[in-house]
Amino acid sequence: MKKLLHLLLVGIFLTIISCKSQGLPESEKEILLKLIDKRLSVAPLVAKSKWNTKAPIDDPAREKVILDGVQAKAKKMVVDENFARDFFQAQFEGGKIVQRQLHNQWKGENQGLFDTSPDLAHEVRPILDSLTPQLLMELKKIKPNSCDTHSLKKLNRDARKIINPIFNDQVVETVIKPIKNYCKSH
Ligand SMILES: C=C(O[C@@H]1C=C(C(=O)O)C=C[C@H]1O)C(=O)O
Repeated sequence: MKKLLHLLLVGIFLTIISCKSQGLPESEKEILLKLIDKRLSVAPLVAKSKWNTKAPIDDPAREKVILDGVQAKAKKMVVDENFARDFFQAQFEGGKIVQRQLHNQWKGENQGLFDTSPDLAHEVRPILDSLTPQLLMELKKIKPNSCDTHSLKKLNRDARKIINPIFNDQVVETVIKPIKNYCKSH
């Protein structure tokens, strides 16, 4: 009888543990989503700077430099390199959606040049660069094949709660898609 009770307790314990490891751990997910939000929050500064200098929103050369750096860092940190590249490409896309929305809005408002705007190379890009290693550290904590339908839905809800409402659903969906893909199946 005692042995049976013991087995039952072990069973319950194992069930709890396996349920808890399903999907992304709560606190780590929150840190990652906050970092994603922080990176997105730089996009309006980029947009303002490019509006004043008339620089194109898309800068594929800059993206390649970041992605190559990301891949090298991912390798050193033992983070899946394809996942890391996909993740950062999605962050660029999300940021560019925000930039395009703002430029369209400013065009519609006949906005002239802003009196002041941040310097892209010296003030804005360093903020983005400082977030790269922090984001990679969080990506390392995500386990492939660990998300079921429930945890993926929860990720959508949490992302919408944590990421600033000034960024629309298209932006949020874009930036979290690689996490879902990696967590779902690998
Ligand atoms: C942010 C910029 O705009 C775009 C988005 C990038 C990014 O999110 O890191 C990089 C290059 C550009 O395609 C930029 O030019 O720095």
